Amino acid sequence: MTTPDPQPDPAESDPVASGTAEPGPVVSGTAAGPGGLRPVREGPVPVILLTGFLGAGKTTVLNHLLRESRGTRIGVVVNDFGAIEIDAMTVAGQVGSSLVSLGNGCLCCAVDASELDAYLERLTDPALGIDVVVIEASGLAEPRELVRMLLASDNPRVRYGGLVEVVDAAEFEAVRERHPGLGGQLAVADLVVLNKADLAGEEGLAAVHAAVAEAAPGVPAVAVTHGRLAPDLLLDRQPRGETFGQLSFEDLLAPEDHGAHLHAAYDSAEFTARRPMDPRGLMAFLDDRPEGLYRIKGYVDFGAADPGNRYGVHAVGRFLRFTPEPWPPGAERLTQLVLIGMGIDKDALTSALTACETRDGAPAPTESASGAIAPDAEPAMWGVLRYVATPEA
Ligand SMILES: Nc1nc2c(ncn2[C@@H]2O[C@H](COP(=O)(O)OP(=O)(O)OP(=O)(O)O)[C@@H](O)[C@H]2O)c(=O)[nH]1
Repeated sequence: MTTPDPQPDPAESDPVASGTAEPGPVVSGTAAGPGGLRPVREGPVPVILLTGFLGAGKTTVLNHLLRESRGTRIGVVVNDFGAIEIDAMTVAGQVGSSLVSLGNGCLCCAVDASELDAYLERLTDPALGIDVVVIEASGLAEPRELVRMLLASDNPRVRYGGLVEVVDAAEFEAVRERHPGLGGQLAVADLVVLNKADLAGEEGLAAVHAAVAEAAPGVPAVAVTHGRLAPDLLLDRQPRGETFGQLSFEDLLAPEDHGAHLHAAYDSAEFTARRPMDPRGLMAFLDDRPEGLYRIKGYVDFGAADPGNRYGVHAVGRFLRFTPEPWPPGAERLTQLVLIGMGIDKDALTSALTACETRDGAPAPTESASGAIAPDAEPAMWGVLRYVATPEA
């Protein structure tokens, strides 16, 4: 991932990230920011829900939005399904202090709604001058449930700002086959983003367009690659009035069977290693990953094989990608992975990954390392390098 320009901090202090702030007094007029005084936002802050199945590209869309926000101040809530908050790590560098992370569980039922309320209370404090809040839901969250939660909020500073559903255009049919209910979820959306247009190809994209139009008539759908959605489309988006998609208020407010939710069928495992991973071992694990293991994300430390970089790893279905990036200064050299799937054997996954840790006492990399892959490690890294993307156009 390229390093985007960070957003300016909305406030000099960091009350949101530190978690120490009390909801501040409502002030009017101006708020202090790094660029001087700026008008305090009048009226409730729109809260946009960014949803989509595991690996569809929600974080990619969000990061694009943050890079292209051009002065719009965006507060971000990230909801990871696993205990290691990979999404929060991926987004954190871009939003300064206005990021909060709701970890380990699906926002729609596992996470306490009052926690979300408290975060929204802070993010919509007029002193922060935030124009819009985006909630990136976990890949297993139920959109209807999230809309309900927001509509139920009695915080007068919050208004529901619409739901954007990100779809993996290349995996759409495969995912719908496994989860026929997903088509119906599109109906709640105000905008459908058909991401990964590059992987879907022209014909595939036309088929997904048609399927979405059938599942969610009248809902606009835009095809993009690498989440490059025109920011105005999202930031200016208004929810469609009294009905949300094809759902009426009554539908939205009706109780739902939580047991039927997607995340009831999925499970997550976390893996952390302090010893570097052996590239060949890890590739053997990834090449042979169990069918039900749909999503893997995190960072890998290959130690002396490439001391300068950590490797972002993303697996979505059979898709696999590594993204090397320089270790952030002072970062602890760890491998941290979240694995999400149906019917996964967590212990077996943990043992298989533990077996991939290096055991030969390879020297710990130093900060002064050149960052290049060690020549004698190159053959071992070939398997990994096959899955490194060429720089984006
Ligand atoms: N080729 C291609 N890859 C993409 C595109 N968009 C995202 N990706 C890759 O797809 C993988 C998953 O993207 P994320 O943005 O992390 O997906 P997500 O929906 O946030 O994932 P979860 O939070 O786990 O549900 C990453 O490796 C991305 O780089 C795209 O348009 N084309």
